[in-house]
Amino acid sequence: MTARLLDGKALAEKIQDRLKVEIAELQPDRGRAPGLAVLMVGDNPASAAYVRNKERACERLGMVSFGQHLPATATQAELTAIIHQLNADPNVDGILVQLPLPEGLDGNALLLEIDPDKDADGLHPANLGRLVRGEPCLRSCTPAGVMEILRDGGIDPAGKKAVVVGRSILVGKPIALMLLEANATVTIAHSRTPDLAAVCREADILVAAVGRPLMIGPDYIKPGATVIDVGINRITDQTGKGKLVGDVDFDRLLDVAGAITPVPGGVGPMTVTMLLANTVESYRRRLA
Ligand SMILES: NC(=O)c1ccc[n+]([C@@H]2O[C@H](COP(=O)([O-])OP(=O)(O)OC[C@H]3O[C@@H](n4cnc5c(N)ncnc54)[C@H](OP(=O)(O)O)[C@@H]3O)[C@@H](O)[C@H]2O)c1
Ligand SMILES: Nc1nc(=O)c2c([nH]1)NC[C@@H]1CN(c3ccc(C(=O)N[C@@H](CCC(=O)O)C(=O)O)cc3)CN21
Ligand SMILES: [Mg+2]
Repeated sequence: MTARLLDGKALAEKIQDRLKVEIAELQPDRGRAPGLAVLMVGDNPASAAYVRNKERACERLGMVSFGQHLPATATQAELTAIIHQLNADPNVDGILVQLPLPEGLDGNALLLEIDPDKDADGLHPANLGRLVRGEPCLRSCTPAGVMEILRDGGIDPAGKKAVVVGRSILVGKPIALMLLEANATVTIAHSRTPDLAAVCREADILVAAVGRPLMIGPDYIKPGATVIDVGINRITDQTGKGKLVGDVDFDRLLDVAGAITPVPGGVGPMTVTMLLANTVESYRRRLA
């Protein structure tokens, strides 16, 4: 058996094509393009890949991206002032603060300052609270992208057992909530979970959001399970070349899993796409 490939990149392109048409239709009424502001502080390799891809996609769709790259020495007060400025800027529909922030800066405090209606990342407590309550809101991009990949792949979580490895606010927790909403029976595993491989082997749908290169091997997989790899890790291969890998040992899972996302080309491109979709949604609402 060879696992079916869940092609996040192709799905992302399809959704972005639709967004491009939607933007072109809305723009004459609005008199401006949708605007996305990205605040990046210091240097983080996973963030850098994300920023690059967002800027490229914004351009492709006819959106304006307002990038702000600050040195790691930026202060909490400076960042707060920038957020307030973006909240007040009528050309900005979406605001995203790249996480993690450098040592000494308080990301949670900063997220609180973002206008919840411009919170394209869905990380403000108002949006996370609505997600918990099952109400409409701007939803975290990576989890929303995972749900789209499952839907597009014809994989209905209802009645299935899902295991999410990782419990971050950015990824693990909101994915678990969305799978629950889709009627899966959900387990959240983390660094204190004993016998992780046995817990994962129970899963019909396994989501890895850990940040440990190739950690999930064949012994973690129930034959035929769906495997979603959220991890983005930069490693150096035997020849000394830099390479992007997930948390899942993709090559060794191919003849065990039923369906699997690759890295690159899986969840990453869908995260970018859901961010753009959230920004367009906020643009549509702001000017309706
Ligand atoms: N593809 C995308 O679009 C996308 C988006 C966001 C993030 N990412 C990537 O996804 C990964 C996770 O990101 P994150 O922000 O969620 O990271 P994070 O905040 O560091 O959270 C990692 C989680 O994994 C758990 N963990 C760590 N080591 C473990 C182990 N040995 N066994 C079981 N659980 C373990 C941690 O458990 P504790 O809570 O107990 O510490 C924590 O809950 C990273 O590689 C990141 O770059 C990708
Ligand atoms: N506030 C915030 N929200 C996020 O979603 C987020 C952060 N911060 N910080 C960094 C992580 C990592 N994220 C990523 C990382 C990579 C891609 C991405 O586009 N990956 C592509 C290509 C990578 C490449 O080859 O350069 C992929 O195919 O996986 C997307 C989101 C999103 N993440
Ligand atoms: Mg990916």
